[in-house]
Amino acid sequence: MAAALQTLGGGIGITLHWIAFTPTIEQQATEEQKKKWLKLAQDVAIVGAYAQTEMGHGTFVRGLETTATYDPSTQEFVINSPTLTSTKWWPGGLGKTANHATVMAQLYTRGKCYGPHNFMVQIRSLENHQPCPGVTLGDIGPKMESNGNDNGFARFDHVRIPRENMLMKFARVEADGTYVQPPSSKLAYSNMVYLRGTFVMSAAQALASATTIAVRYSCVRRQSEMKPGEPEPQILEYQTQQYKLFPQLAAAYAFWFASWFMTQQHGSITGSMEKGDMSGLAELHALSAGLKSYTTAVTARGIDVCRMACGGHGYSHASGLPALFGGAAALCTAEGENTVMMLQTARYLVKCFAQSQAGKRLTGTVAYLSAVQPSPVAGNRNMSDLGTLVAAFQHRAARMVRHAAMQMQGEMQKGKAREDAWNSCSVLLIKAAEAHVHSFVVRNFAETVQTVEVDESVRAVLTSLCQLYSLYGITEHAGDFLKDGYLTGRDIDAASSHLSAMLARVRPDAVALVDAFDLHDKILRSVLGRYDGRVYEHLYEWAKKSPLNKSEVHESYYKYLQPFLKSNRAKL
Ligand SMILES: CCCCCCCCCCCCCCCCCCCCCC(=O)SCCNC(=O)CCNC(=O)[C@H](O)C(C)(C)COP(=O)(O)OP(=O)(O)OC[C@H]1O[C@@H](n2cnc3c(N)ncnc32)[C@H](O)[C@@H]1OP(=O)(O)O
Ligand SMILES: Cc1cc2nc3c(=O)[nH]c(=O)nc-3n(C[C@H](O)[C@H](O)[C@H](O)COP(=O)(O)OP(=O)(O)OC[C@H]3O[C@@H](n4cnc5c(N)ncnc54)[C@H](O)[C@@H]3O)c2cc1C
Repeated sequence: MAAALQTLGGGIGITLHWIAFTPTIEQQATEEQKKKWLKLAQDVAIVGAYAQTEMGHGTFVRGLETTATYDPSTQEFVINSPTLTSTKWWPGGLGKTANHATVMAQLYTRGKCYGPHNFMVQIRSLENHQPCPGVTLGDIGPKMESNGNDNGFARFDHVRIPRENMLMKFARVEADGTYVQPPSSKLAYSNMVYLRGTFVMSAAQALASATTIAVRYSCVRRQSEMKPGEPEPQILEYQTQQYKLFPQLAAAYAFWFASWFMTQQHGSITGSMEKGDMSGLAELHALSAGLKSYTTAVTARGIDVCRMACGGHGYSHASGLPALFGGAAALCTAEGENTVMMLQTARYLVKCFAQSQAGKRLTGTVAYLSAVQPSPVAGNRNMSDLGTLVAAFQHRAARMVRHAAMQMQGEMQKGKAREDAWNSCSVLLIKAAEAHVHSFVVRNFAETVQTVEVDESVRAVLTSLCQLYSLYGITEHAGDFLKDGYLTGRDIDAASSHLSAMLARVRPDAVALVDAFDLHDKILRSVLGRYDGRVYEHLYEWAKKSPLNKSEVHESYYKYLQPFLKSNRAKL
């Protein structure tokens, strides 16, 4: 993702060509179609956009309005934007950069609608980059961040494409207009599952970047007096600064390891799907949706904590933190808005809970749901033991999933329709799904630090980081663990004191832990996070390059300030 983030220059960005358009061809095109388009895309002989979202619909894909109507007389699809709200809106690169797009449209053949499918549409001339006939294109205007990428709009006025431009790996339309069903209607969504999985690594990299900047700067910055008369300490010596930064640093490692698991899961499940075994699709969707939602939300919040921990210089674009925050904030909305994605995970959990109630043994990331005992066995737990911490998170998640599911069953027993019962429990469902993903991240972190092939001294540091991440989660959500007595007040106090000890233990390795991300200054783009630590001289150099400093007296003085001052002085 980071490499793909390289843009060709202001206003031109080909991020989505790499992370969405090209993978869609890889995952949704037939071998024949790959021969035609995949190499062109990989060699950037064409540039593409992934055009799914419309002005009126982003989340509800089944509600998309763009149509692709099959005309058997010419064996073509007619792509059309029937309403204003059907205008494709947001796709990266669509407005000014791409000359092709995979367009998600409602497929009509023989008068029947078969739902959203992907179609390859050329949108600009390969000769002069002018829009193709019937295609209207433009940029949607400035955004919160990532203005190096154009996010565009597109309208189609009965644009004709050959039948072969429907991406037909899963579903097909024959020459006579016959529709051939795919093994699962959700296979058209497979690119979104893949992209959500990559967002977990993007979140990890973003949080790694922010913590690298903030930890390094916190070693350069000296401020205030810890003891009267003593020299000003590095701000990283303040426990509050460690409490702000080290849980974010631990989360960066946790998400990095979670993205390894996600990538491995995606590979093995899509491998089985290639052989026709669709059994893993539901779990893959639920895991990618939940992890994407959880990691991007924690990352966006965490980057802002890092920004605030750097004081005024953190608020300057010199720090690189506002841009990182803007990018990470986009990840919370793009590729499936976080609330909606977490609800998809909740839907899967409720289904699995019902299956375990009916006696089915659960496997995969939900196996713990059937293993956890409802009645807690309270007692003095060893809150520094990773196994104890993992079990606590799994108990919390199982309790919350059970509570949300039972609440929903109760609503339905009172006569509510399933959909109404779902909606009236959706806040509980979201919290239960978040607890589930949190428990997965903790378990995966613990298993990784115990099994990863590293020097024992490195394992010790990673174990401390995993303890810190888990203890922080328990103390931040103490009520969830206390609710049924699974943890006691004494356990929470023990967790807090262990957390303080972990902050002190991680401190000596903090710089090494961020250096280990190996983020080059050119990638970090931060004066505060420079590897050489020479912040102040480079901050001054950076400021001098501000456009406002091009002239000693800015033109605005002569235009506005001078006449204003003059008129005020004349009244004295
Ligand atoms: C190195 C250092 C570097 C440092 C820096 C590092 C980086 C720093 C950060 C820098 C970043 C800067 C860049 C900015 C961002 C650029 C990228 C932007 C890219 C964004 C691209 C996009 O944004 S592209 C559009 C995405 N737009 C969606 O994402 C729509 C969501 N909306 C849906 O996805 C469906 O609308 C939704 C809701 C499922 C309902 O779908 P629906 O109504 O059809 O389905 P239902 O809910 O009815 O569910 C019926 C059954 O289908 C099952 N099911 C549903 N989906 C399934 C699926 N996918 N696979 C399998 N099963 C699925 C479900 O589980 C049910 O199963 P069951 O019945 O068994 O329970
Ligand atoms: C930087 C950026 C890049 C993007 N790039 C692309 C791209 O390349 N290609 C592309 O096709 N799209 C792209 N998008 C669009 C993106 O996929 C959509 O913005 C996203 O899917 C959310 O849809 P929406 O904006 O219509 O919000 P909506 O779906 O309207 O959601 C708005 C609010 O309503 C709530 N809501 C909606 N449905 C439900 C529900 N069922 N239950 C509870 N709450 C609900 C949501 O939680 C959300 O808070 C991009 C967006 C951004 C910000």
